[in-house]
Amino acid sequence: MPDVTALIEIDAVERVFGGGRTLFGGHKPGVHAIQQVSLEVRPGETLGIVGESGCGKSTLARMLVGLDKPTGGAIRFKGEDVAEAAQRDFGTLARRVQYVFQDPVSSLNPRKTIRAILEAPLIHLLGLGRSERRERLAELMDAVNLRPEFLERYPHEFSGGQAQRIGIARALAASPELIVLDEPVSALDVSVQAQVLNLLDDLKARFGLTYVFISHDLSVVESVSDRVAVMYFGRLAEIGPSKAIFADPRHHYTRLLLDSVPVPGRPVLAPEDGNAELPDPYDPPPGCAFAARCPAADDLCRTKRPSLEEGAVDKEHLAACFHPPLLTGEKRAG
Ligand SMILES: Nc1ncnc2c1ncn2[C@@H]1O[C@H](COP(=O)(O)OP(=O)(O)OP(=O)(O)O)[C@@H](O)[C@H]1O
Repeated sequence: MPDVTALIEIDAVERVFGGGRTLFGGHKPGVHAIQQVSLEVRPGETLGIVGESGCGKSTLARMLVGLDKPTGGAIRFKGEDVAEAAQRDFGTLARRVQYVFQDPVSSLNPRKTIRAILEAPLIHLLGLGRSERRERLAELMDAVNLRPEFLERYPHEFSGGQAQRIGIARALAASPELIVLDEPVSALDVSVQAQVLNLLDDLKARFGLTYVFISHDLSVVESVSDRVAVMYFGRLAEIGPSKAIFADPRHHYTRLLLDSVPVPGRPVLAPEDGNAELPDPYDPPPGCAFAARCPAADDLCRTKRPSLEEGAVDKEHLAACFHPPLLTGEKRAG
């Protein structure tokens, strides 16, 4: 039964790239980018999704907005299957769910003026006439704090921060309910990051938006999220209220991320940690994918995959861990 109280429901989603059968009927392995991910996005919240490069964040983001399709499970927006909705009529879905890309300048067509870029959704998604478009363009530029005369300029004339404001204005153009922000500030200087994050916060309140905020940068995710989902190797490692996750992580991977995040803007993992011990995505291990890097792993972890309930604190804070780190209270008691 779809959960219609959720804005988006991600239900046992899988995404395998490649794979299938060879010409001679043999089995070709595929990349398991997303495996059995289930979570919901609630109306009005900012759900942060964090994890290191390659853990499947972008794949999940693309499926949320209908740019890619799960190979298993389903994603529903207000109870409606997103992949089916995208196939039937992408425009209708795009009016409700929008995407902001990581690289602001290259996500804008270099041959088009800002006016043409922002008018496209007003024409194609909303079918607005000339005078309504003029009004809406003025509103959008004002909403993202850009001067109206910028409308006649081209993307290369803007700084990264300004270009990202235009990307945000384009996402806002059709008055969506949900915006998926895929690393929206990673390409920006730290000083500019704060301005764009503040702007996103204002817009959320002003237009009653819901955000899915994807980032490899834990300090950014902490500053914007109501709840946080931590992904590791295509699966959810932990999910819970932002405060609880940062104060009392229940997965050793989250712990590792927290321990390696002293400065804003720094990648979540020290380069020397590398990806050396990431399992083979063509052949996921039977147990916990983090076991090879985990200080608490034992034979159980290496052979059996923990469910999210295994390390749960309560029904809001779940962690896929057989031997979760102690809670603050437990530490004090010990
Ligand atoms: N089109 C594709 N074909 C084959 N494999 C893919 C494809 N897209 C993603 N993958 C693989 O799926 C896994 C998840 O990739 P994804 O880009 O979603 O991760 P990510 O967490 O967003 O990483 P990054 O932050 O580097 O973008 C990786 O192993 C990647 O190599």
